[in-house]
Amino acid sequence: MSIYDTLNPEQKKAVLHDKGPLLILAGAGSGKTRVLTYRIAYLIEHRNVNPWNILAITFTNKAANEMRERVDKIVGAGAENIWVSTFHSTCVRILRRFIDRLGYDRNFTIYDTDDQKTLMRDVCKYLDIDTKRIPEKSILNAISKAKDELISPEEFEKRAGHDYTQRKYAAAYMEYQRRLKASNALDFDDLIFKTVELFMNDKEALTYYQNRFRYIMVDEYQDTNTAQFKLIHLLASGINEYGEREYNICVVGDDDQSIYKFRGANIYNILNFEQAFPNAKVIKLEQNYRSTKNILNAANEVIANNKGRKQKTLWTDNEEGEPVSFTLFESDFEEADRITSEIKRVVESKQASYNDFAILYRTNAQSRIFEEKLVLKNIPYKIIGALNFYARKEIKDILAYLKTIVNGKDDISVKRIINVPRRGIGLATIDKVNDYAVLNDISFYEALVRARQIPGLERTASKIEPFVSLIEGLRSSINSDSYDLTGIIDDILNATGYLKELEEEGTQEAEERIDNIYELKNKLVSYVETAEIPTLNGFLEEVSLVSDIDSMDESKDNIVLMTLHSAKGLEFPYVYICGMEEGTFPGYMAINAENPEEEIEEERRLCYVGITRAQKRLSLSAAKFRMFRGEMHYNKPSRFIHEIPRHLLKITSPDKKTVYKFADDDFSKESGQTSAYHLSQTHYKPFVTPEPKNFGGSNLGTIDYGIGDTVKHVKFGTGIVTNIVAGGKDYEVTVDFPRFGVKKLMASFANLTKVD
Ligand SMILES: Nc1ncnc2c1ncn2[C@@H]1O[C@H](COP(=O)(O)OP(=O)(O)OP(=O)(O)O)[C@@H](O)[C@H]1O
Ligand SMILES: [Mg+2]
Repeated sequence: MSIYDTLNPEQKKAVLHDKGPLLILAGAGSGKTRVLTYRIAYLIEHRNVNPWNILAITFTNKAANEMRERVDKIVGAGAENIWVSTFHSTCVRILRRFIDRLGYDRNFTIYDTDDQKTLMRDVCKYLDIDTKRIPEKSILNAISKAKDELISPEEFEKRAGHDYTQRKYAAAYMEYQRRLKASNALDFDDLIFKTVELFMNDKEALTYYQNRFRYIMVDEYQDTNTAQFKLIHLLASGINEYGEREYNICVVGDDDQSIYKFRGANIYNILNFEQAFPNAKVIKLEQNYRSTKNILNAANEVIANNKGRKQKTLWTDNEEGEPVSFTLFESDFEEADRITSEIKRVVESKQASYNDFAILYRTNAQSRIFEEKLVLKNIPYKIIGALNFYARKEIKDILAYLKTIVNGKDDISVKRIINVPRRGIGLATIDKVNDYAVLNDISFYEALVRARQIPGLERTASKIEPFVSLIEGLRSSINSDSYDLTGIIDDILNATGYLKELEEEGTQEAEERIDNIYELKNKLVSYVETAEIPTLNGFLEEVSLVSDIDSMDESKDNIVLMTLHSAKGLEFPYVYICGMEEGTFPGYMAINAENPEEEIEEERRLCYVGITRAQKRLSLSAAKFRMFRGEMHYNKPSRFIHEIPRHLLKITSPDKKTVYKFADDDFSKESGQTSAYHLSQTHYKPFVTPEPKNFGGSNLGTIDYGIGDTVKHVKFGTGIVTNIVAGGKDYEVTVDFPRFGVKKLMASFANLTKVD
């Protein structure tokens, strides 16, 4: 029996489909991702397709790795040549090869949200835009939306007509793009936009990739935007050796799981697939393999309330399972407390392990209370999307040095570090350099190189010169063949005096900054160890493309907590969806939107995504009282709970002793207005958890060591753990290293390993 015999007839049809466009449109858990994976394996194994000719696009890097591993298991050698990656990583690779044809250097920098904001602030200043009236963020949003729709600055201006505000936006977009290009930098949306631009303008580059990617697969197709669609359409329109367009494109998606409209996802990409790709074959998968009957029925009932959808019937052969449970808690604190206790009880009774559980919520902010409870109860957990290491000042500083070394045109990075550590270069000097750069149409860094020629800088030029020679020195080191890339961070720290300044500061905060920088070095070391050809640019790229979900590690036994958005495509035996209240989920923004029907439908799809993550047991909950933006709110249970027929729901009281009786009022279904109202805090006292302090034990969070254990650190060697404290988002582990003294480290980045 071959592995393909495990597929049902429709899945098999999709896997064995020969050539030409194929759309697999199917509900959650019906094996779409599995079909894509098997199809890749099948093409290699049975159709002699060269792995090199396959491009598979997934939604996260993590999903890409999983897909590659699975194919690897099936076909053995060769799978490493399949190009499996996200849209963004795909585009970076293409642009690194060909972007010079658009007038950029190949060593371009990728700007993150923070860099974008800094740049936009400069743009607004330059254009005299009153950011109180038109906030930078709203301009950036408009630009992002335009890029998703492939609208260029020129086109944007045309469309703005005589509208004053729109003209301001257009001017900002134009200037923002001009500066990005001058900085040899691309923002995230540019990665796709510029690749499309490249392909539209450069036949040779397009043909190269059309010939290379003879088979294209796209997972989670429902969340592609217009620019992404154009990209794959271009790639899939190659002409084969017989002069035909084969359109060997296979996409899988579920219109009911489209949850990224706010990021430009265009549902028409699915609905119009058959028009866009002539002779497309459409296969529907209707059997769900993931969930119990009760869970699947609940999902079907909820999503049936959406009007604008393709009718689908999803059924399962799986057992009926337990009813879906719904619990109405008094407060968000009680909700977190009870749920975490319940999970602990199940795990301690050996019915499941922690990594069988996921807690899902609508917004990241909801994770905090859970985290407090988990820490208090010594339950190992991992929060996806909560800790932003790369947003820390010291990390951004060091990265800015690295970026400057790679790409001197990156003005934002150069300006960030020109006076860090302090070199006596003040704002007045920076302004003069900047003016000179603008006037002469050169980069800020090039202007620094010519400091002596800048009028009014005769005296400060002597302060600028050492900076320039520092960068030049570092640049020539990394270009020498014998240079060990892992030493670059130390070289920066020493040459700039950055380390010395922090050491002299002597505060605990400075200590932590030093430690964080060394964690960045750890990341660099492991990058150098694993990359095929390690380069500084490659490292920066890896850092800028990490997504939160990539850090999830199933091999670790911890509960995962994440937003419903992050959970797309994943599955867990036990799922908790909390905060199912009007105003929380659906959120108040959707309820009060200009077009609430549409927004509520998007929230409902998100609910459908959430419910269908569960395999065995689904627990829904709401809290009557929830703290929101510092105020206590009373909320009614979500309309989505109301949409699940009562016979599928087991409504329990928090203490599980009596079945909770709803007052009819608890489920009033008025839509279009929020039912939340304020209660002053004196009316209601939540039960407050004491601040977590010091913890020992060997089973804390994602770490497997406790106080008194010996651990190993890449830089500091072995030491003894003397303290572990739960911080806001991570554990702070104090370790006494015989050679380096006592260090406080962030657990999630220190990569400490227990030594037996
Ligand atoms: N023919 C099959 N036999 C047994 N198990 C299957 C079969 N097809 C799929 N599965 C299993 O069902 C689960 C769901 O499959 P998969 O993740 O591919 O679904 P999906 O349609 O991609 O879901 P989602 O819409 O959530 O992305 C997986 O555990 C998968 O291994
Ligand atoms: Mg999937």
